[in-house]
Amino acid sequence: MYPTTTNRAVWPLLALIFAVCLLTAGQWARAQSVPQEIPRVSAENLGEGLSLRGQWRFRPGDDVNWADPALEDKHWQTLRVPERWPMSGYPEYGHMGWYRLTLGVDPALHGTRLLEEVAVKMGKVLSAYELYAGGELIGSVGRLPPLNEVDYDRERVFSIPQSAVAADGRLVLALRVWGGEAELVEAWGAGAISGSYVLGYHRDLLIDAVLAEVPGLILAVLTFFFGCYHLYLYWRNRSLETFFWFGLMACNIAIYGVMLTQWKYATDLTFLTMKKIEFGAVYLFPAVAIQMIWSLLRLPIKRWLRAYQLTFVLAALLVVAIPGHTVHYLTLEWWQLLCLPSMVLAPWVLFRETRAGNAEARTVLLGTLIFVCTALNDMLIDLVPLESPRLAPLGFLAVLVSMMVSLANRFTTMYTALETEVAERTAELSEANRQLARVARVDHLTGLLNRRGFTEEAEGEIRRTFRSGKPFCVVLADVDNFKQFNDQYGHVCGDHVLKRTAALLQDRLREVDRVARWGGEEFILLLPETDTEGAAVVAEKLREAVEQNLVAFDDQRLSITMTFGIAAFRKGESLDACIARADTALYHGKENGRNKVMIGNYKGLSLVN
Ligand SMILES: Nc1nc2c(ncn2[C@@H]2O[C@H](COP(=O)(O)OP(=O)(O)OP(=O)(O)O)[C@@H](O)[C@H]2O)c(=O)[nH]1
Repeated sequence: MYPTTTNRAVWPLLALIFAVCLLTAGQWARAQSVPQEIPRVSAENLGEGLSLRGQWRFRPGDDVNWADPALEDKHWQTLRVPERWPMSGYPEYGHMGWYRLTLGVDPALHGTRLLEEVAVKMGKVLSAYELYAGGELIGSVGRLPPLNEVDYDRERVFSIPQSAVAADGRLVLALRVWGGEAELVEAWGAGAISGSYVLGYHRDLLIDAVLAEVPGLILAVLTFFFGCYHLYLYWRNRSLETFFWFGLMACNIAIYGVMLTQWKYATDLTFLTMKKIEFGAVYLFPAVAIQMIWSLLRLPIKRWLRAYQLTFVLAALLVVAIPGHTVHYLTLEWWQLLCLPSMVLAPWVLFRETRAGNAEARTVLLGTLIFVCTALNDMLIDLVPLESPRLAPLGFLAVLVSMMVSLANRFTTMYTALETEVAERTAELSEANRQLARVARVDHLTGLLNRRGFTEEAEGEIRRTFRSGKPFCVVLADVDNFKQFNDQYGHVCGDHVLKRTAALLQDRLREVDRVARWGGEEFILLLPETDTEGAAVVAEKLREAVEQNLVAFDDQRLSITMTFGIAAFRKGESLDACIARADTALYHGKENGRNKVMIGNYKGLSLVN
């Protein structure tokens, strides 16, 4: 999933997001310069989509007769669409108001089939409204007083009947608006507030409306899957705590993202439920984002910060649990104010960590700064209010991308560290194995090879004999009456005698010869490229050396003798068989009075001394 990533990869990505932000802002600036006068309706501008943004007539109050196309509205005030009503709204009129737009239809269009397909796409209106064309009701959103059903943010396309166009070519659109509950108007203003208002062909408008919502949906779905994938990774490996918080945050953003699109209306959820989900998700966001950033930076969460996070969790729970919309209008501003410290705190901590050399912090800092700019923009829209597009989705995207790159970087670093550690551990293990193998071949009392070590060496010698054809001999050497040393002077003395004897045998042999402790007081020699006569000379020399070399123990000087049994290896026999013959020779040496060298050969046994 995660490629090997360097932090450099994030810069072009974030620069791209920033460029998109700028482009959006540019588009908005262009949209501000829409002509005041809306041009005449012709086949050409219907095909392109005629923007209805611009000056409309407006009058607060309510009278169904104001839908009448013949009504004289010149004395009504002019109001730009889209533009927010003042925050206080028009309480004296029950926050009701009417917009009217008179369009001139090109005479060439009169009576043509084209007029049958004309429709109008409405942008976002706070809150419920009815739309009239030529005095006829052509559609509505929410319910007007006295039913008072709040429904905003919904963009819809309404067909305009041909009959709505008067004989003189005038088409009068009348929008009857209820600003919403008093708290809503007080907090957010009201009216036709944003989005595109377009006259065009029904089919084109529908296609445009769907296409405009596709990127948002794709982004939300991708974010959701991405979030779920990180939660799954955490589920598989509980040490990836940061992945868990990232996953949670991505799912949170995805849910909010879907609620920002028009696709939410395709569900069976009521408008209120959708708003509860949207507010719950966005109110919770700072708590999860703080958790994610702190976890990424491996910083402990202090008590005051935990309390700050809990405030957001509580706010999310409250806004979901308290029925109705009023809680949304009343809390949004407070929640935004509550967010302000986090918008300073998170970048500051990230900045501090960046300066301390944390590359992951640097990446997230950039994304967070973009997010803060977009969030401030959106706050100003609600607080001032400012006429500007909402940029929060881009901000969320910037945060997600930056965190994602940081996680990838973390993953790569972890992976590299793990690889290095595995290599070190493997080297240590190999060394330990080598030592173990060495220890396994050595007798720890005498330091000579043990039975296993000797067997390995002897098998190697057998292979060499087959290649070179040169003989080798095995000699078993046993300390005579060894038991008496143990019995008379104790085991320490016995051990001492064994060690001295081992050292003596080792010293007197050639470098190519091998001596091992076969068991107890018995030693075994391997004499390469040596026949029985040669082996007899070596064994006799050793016997004499042992006999002449008194071993000092405490005040004693102990006299030691050894008996030797020799066997030359015969091709075709096993090592065990050869050793057995040496053992028989040794046995006979002992039988013949000890301190002897006995050869076991073809002819039988022969005594050397
Ligand atoms: N101190 C000590 N004694 C050992 C060790 N291994 C074996 N022995 C003792 O060596 C003695 C061998 O005695 P025996 O098998 O009777 O052989 P011996 O006394 O040398 O007599 P012969 O071989 O017939 O000359 C036993 O008492 C064992 O307990 C050891 O590592 N240290």
